[in-house]
Amino acid sequence: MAKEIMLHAVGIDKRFGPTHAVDHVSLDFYKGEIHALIGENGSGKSTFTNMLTGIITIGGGTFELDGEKIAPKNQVDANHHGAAVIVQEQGTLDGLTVAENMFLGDEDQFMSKGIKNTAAMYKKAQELLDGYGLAHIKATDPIEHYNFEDRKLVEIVKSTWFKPKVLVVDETTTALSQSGREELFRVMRDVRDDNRTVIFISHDMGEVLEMSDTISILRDGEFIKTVDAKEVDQDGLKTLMVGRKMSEHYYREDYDQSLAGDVAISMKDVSVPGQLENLSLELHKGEILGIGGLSECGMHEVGKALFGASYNRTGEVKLGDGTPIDDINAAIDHSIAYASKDRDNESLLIADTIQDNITLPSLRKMKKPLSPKHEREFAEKYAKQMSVKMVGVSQFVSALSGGNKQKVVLARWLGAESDILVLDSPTRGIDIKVKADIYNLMDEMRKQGKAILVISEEIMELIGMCDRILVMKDHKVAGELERSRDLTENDLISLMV
Ligand SMILES: Nc1ncnc2c1ncn2[C@@H]1O[C@H](COP(=O)(O)OP(=O)(O)OP(=O)(O)O)[C@@H](O)[C@H]1O
Repeated sequence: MAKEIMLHAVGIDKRFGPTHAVDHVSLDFYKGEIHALIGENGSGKSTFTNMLTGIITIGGGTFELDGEKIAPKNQVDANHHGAAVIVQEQGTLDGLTVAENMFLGDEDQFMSKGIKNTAAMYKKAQELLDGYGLAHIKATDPIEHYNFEDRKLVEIVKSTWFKPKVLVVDETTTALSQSGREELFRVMRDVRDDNRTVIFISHDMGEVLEMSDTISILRDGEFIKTVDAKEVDQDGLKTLMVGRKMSEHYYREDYDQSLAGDVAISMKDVSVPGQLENLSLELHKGEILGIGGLSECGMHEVGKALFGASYNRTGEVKLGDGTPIDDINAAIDHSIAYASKDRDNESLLIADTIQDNITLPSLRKMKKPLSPKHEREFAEKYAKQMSVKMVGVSQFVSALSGGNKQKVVLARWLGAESDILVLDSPTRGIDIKVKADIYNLMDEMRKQGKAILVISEEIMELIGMCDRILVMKDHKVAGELERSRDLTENDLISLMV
């Protein structure tokens, strides 16, 4: 049977000042396919799909969705035309309940004679959540009661319950744990099996090959090629993305743990209600310590606790010399760096410039203020070291692509010459080239005697980079694994579940 076109994109174009983010891209997406869109950070993937889903306006060209020309004014308008998106960052709004978030812009269905039937809205929302296997999320709860992952799961329901013709999944998987990913993949397959279309953006080439039927590559805003997923392998895709062959190794290759020295920071009997129970750990200088686990295990709170950012914490967090770390100021003053999983809300000053974001903790520590010129040069140095794709350091962080925002977070802590780095999901949304750079950087820092804690949902990242891995379950440490050639994903998974 001949394939039918679902989305016909012709000459799609967008400029942001001097940046030609999407350069006359023409592409067809078919019914009944998962079509991956891949490319390095800043190659234009989100800009392309954001135009389709009404997040930004179309700069040029046309989208024809199932025979109808569309130019959505906003996300709700796009939904009404059959285009939906699960975004890379936080896509739900504080101050609203779970159900209000799910039906934002679609409340009319619950209106009768000018009155909103709130009970009916909550009932339908809960039925949908239950139907997606998410009964632990309550429709009537304020959305901010839930963590980043649960909010993403709500967003999956929000974007799919009305059966959109095309669903964009923008680098969502790295925000989810294993079970969340499986849920998302199930939803994606359902859309495909229903003869609709998924546009899947991901930096994980294994996942792209496993899930997609078709793969299109963008490079610097330009369309490069569309390939059949069955006819390519990971190396072929990497070469197409980067425009040259990539080197094979990625992770650390040594199995030498002799660098680990004195304790840099420790936690003793730390509890945070609902998150951590009597957790103790020691992080040493010259060591990369990994923390893994399933979504609700509490691992993300460990990062917050070490950075003095936990609310209602009991127990002790202290440096090797006994200095207590009980708040964020103490953490920054003692050279602790923290990159949160929730980048936009917890790591970046999103309404400020790249320069302000990079210099923030360093300026605090300098004895004399820097001249404006030196401040700019300082920011430029570290932005360059992290290869942030930008027009200049005076650009607002909000204008950067997701992966480039993460590079700014890392550039900040590189500039601050932190001794202890607490990195939650450090490579979330990062492309393969920069991922390799980050792993190299972590290894370099380890060799310089820095202490690094990596909290990650990526099991292979933990196995590949860490000297020791603590696996958490039910807010406690379920087991500890030493770096070894023989460590497998299953060794970790069996401790998690
Ligand atoms: N609002 C904006 N203002 C200015 N420039 C922008 C804006 N949004 C995106 N850009 C720029 O457009 C280019 C393409 O960004 P886009 O977010 O589409 O990339 P991407 O391929 O989705 O990257 P990533 O994998 O990092 O998410 C980048 O250079 C980015 O800095």
